[in-house]
Amino acid sequence: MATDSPRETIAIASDHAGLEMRAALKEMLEGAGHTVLDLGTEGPASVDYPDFADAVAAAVKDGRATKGLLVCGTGIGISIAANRHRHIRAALCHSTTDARFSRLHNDANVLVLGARTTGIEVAKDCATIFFATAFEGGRHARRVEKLC
Ligand SMILES: O=C(CO)[C@H](O)[C@H](O)[C@H](O)COP(=O)(O)O
Repeated sequence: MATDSPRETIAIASDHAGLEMRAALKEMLEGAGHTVLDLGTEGPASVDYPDFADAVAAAVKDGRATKGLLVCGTGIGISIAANRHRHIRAALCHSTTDARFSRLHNDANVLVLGARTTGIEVAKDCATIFFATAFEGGRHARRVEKLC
């Protein structure tokens, strides 16, 4: 498997539903040597997931982060919100296969996970693979260019 540089600067955020999963993934990613830019939410109070998708999209756009990680209850709402930004290719992943191919074929720059639908060990494996897998390019580059 081709791999990117093992060190990324990853902007992470979640709504209230993703709070615990985000904390666990932050600890894991920092332990793996990545730099994590944590954009909230800060506590368990109910918040609106588009605000956190927008925060990660902004960090990727202005170069504070090379990639992003978003968590909400199902991952659906926050991935819809993230993908409204033209420079974002957010991939909602439920398996390590999803995570691998979202990088290989789609050059996804934001990993999205559902805290209420995906177990923490699968989520950790998805994150490990996502941030270690390089875009394959070739025929996939032409297709990704058409997304912009
Ligand atoms: O947007 C979502 C579903 O697509 C997320 O799962 C949210 O986290 C969820 O809707 C939040 O629900 P809650 O009942 O307000 O906790």
